Amino acid sequence: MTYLLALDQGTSSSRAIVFDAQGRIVAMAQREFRQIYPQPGWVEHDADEIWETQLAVAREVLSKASLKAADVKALGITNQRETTLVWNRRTGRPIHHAIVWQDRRAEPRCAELREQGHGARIQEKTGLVVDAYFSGTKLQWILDHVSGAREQAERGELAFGTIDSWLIWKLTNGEVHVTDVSNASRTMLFNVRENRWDEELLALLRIPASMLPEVKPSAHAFGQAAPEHLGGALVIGGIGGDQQSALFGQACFEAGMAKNTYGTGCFMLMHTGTRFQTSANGLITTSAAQIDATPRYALEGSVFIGGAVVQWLRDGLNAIKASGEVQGLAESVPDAGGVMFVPAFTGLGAPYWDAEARGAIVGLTRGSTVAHIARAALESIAFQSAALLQAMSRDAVAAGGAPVSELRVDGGACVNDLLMQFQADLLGIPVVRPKVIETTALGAAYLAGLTAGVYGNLDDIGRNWQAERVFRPTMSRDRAEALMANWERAVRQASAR
Ligand SMILES: Nc1ncnc2c1ncn2[C@@H]1O[C@H](COP(=O)(O)OP(=O)(O)O)[C@@H](O)[C@H]1O
Ligand SMILES: O=P(O)(O)OC[C@H](O)CO
Repeated sequence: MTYLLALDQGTSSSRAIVFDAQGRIVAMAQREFRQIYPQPGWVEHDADEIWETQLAVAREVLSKASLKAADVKALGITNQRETTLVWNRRTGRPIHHAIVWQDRRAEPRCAELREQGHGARIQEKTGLVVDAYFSGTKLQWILDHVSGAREQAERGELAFGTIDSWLIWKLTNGEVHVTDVSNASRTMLFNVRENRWDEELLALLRIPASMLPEVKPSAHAFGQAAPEHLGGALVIGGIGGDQQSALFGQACFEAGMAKNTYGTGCFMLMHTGTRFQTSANGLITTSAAQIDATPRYALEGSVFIGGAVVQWLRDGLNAIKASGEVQGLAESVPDAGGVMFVPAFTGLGAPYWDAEARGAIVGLTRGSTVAHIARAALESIAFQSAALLQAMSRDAVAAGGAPVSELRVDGGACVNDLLMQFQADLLGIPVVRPKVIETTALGAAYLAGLTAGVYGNLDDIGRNWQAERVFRPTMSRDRAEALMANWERAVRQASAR
């Protein structure tokens, strides 16, 4: 048998999964770690905890599968993106906690960049909108605020990395300092058209180039994990930022193919092939996983509150005891009875980009019950995702392509059949749930498998992808369009503009 090991370093937990060559799960292990909130709007992780939990689950999964390192062909890494770490090259010690992608502390610097008119040029080079979400201004914050950091950085003593770089540095005992294009494209320092760090952006954010990891394609022999970590040496053959890795794991390799991950938030990506395209509809452009020297791109949009609205029903409203109960409650009524729920708890992400919007439940009548609210909450996940897909289709058509014709889904909340059916109804296209919904880890395993020669090409991987269930639209387009119009009206009510 052929086995591949994927390390999936997420925002709230470190996971490790062993897959067979057909992409089936053999064993899985998971461990949560601490979220550190030093101030409102700040979120940090302890890089040592990330490493320790990741190493522990990697060892645990091998033991669960009764495998030794020598039984595994290659190792792939996928990770929470944008999260920013700086460490000392000589001692290997981080100089600060990792600043997590959700952290907003760099917003004042981003506002300054926008006011100075750098936005268009940055988007042209990086595909990104200027936002504290990305690594660049987080890294600048560390250099400006940690005592002595800038001087050390200028002397070449410090290394910057996203979490993939950190894990590989640890796995190789400080021998290898690398990242892949999909992670680099989230830093706001990387020119995604030319596949290189951008000197002009480095100068703008005062980042010494000596800190940066070397950037490689996502399928590449990055180095070898030293034998003491996993009981034997293991080739690190793949790296992918988690959302691009999921796009790869869903076998979306061609322009127009799209996936949506329904987790705490939702992340929708549509491949645009080898064409770099900026969005006219509020999306960002990102590097997709790259298996050779040719750049590949995707359009991406994110919903901040996806499955998290179900957590709010549970913890904020006490409407349910466990997330799984939401479907039963929502199904106890035939529809939301005109109730619209806009879960703008932390503003609205793409395509609205309204940081000041706040949550709203509108359309309440005396007949409204908690079941209607639960149903509206669930539907809000689909409405927000539908707005993203519409934006993507408009961008695809503007570039001479076709609208998206099928949506592949994954993530914790995609188990909800009611939600998936409503999603298909709103979109008017099939929503397809694959047999393996651990597509993030699977993408990393596939990338590693390509490097190790387990797969000869993308077709070998595409053949593994299998649908578990297809949700076909049953609602009339008139009704779906009327619902979308109601949603947009509710969004305007939640907006502070
Ligand atoms: N049956 C369900 N229906 C709707 N949402 C659910 C259901 N089960 C779990 N969820 C939601 O899915 C999310 C967890 O998905 P997961 O992919 O594990 O998230 P993440 O990777 O962001 O931590 C939670 O926000 C939870 O509320
Ligand atoms: O760790 P996740 O699954 O919440 O994903 C985080 C994303 O990569 C942030 O861009």
